[in-house]
Amino acid sequence: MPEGGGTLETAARAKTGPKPMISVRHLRKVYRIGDEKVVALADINLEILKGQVVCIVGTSGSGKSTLLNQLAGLEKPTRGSVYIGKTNISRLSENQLAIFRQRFLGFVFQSYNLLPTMTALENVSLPMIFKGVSKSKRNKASMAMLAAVGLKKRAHHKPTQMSGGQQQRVGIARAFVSRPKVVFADEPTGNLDTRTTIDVMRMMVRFARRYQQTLIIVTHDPEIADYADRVITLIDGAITSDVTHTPIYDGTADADSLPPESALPEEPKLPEGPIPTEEEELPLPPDDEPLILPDDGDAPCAPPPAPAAAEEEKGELPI
Ligand SMILES: Nc1ncnc2c1ncn2[C@@H]1O[C@H](COP(=O)(O)OP(=O)(O)OP(=O)(O)O)[C@@H](O)[C@H]1O
Repeated sequence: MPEGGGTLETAARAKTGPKPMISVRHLRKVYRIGDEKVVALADINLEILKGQVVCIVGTSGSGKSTLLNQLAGLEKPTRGSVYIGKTNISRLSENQLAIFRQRFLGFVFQSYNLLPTMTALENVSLPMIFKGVSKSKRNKASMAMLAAVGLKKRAHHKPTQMSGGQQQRVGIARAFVSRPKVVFADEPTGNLDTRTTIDVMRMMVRFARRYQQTLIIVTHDPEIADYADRVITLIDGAITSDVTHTPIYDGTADADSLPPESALPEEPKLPEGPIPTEEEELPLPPDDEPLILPDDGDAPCAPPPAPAAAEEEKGELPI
């Protein structure tokens, strides 16, 4: 059983193999509330490949959401780094992170998070507005995506006029429409029944296969893991198993029914080099400051120490 993606890492380094999309090194996250210290993530090392469908599983409190938040740059680490492509996102400022997320990442939420005043079409269009896509192209792409999730006739309905499963399908169309490099889904089926869960899982896998996107799903539900190429189990903030297997639904055959790439906005290109940071040392967001232990080893968010630091400083992947 490969620990920390060892086998995959080796495969990734083969010239013909898929490239690493996410690379995590010595990631640690500690929260403190009052006198209590919670080590949510101990020392995570991980490599996730382009196009991989990964499930992160574990019991309540094992650190799943914390890991997802770290991978998506939603929270700063206490120590260590997360690279997406060649960008060390742990070193980006909040503004840079917001732009990076908008351009390259997609999100599917347990509670759908659709804007209630907007129609399904407008909700799906939203990520493209931030990318400067023209209105006619946005409408065309959103309609194509709504058709792909079986909701063409609901395009002008608002979230309150749709079932939970339908809302989640809109959420999936919204997450994938601007062709993000990685889509993160935190308990995407947590509020859905069994039949809808299957539909939603198959849909997400199909999109990920069609557009070669990396899909990372956090779940309590062991059956969701059956859809993944790889299942990572956390216990008490540490990876205790990291297994690759053949998913029950491949999605590739059905992927041909999805919109052609020409119907969607152009695929965004990850930066070739490191994004210049505004600060040499990342300041923590003010809200996090009271939660970080000053005595937890390194200064919060300081880059990992040498020996491999030279490359880290440049923000490059160790490949
Ligand atoms: N903002 C926070 N402040 C303090 N402690 C936190 C915070 N977020 C998470 N924790 C703690 O970190 C640990 C991991 O939490 P996390 O939410 O990542 O677990 P989880 O596996 O996603 O759990 P669940 O399945 O219940 O959502 C828990 O002990 C939790 O109480």
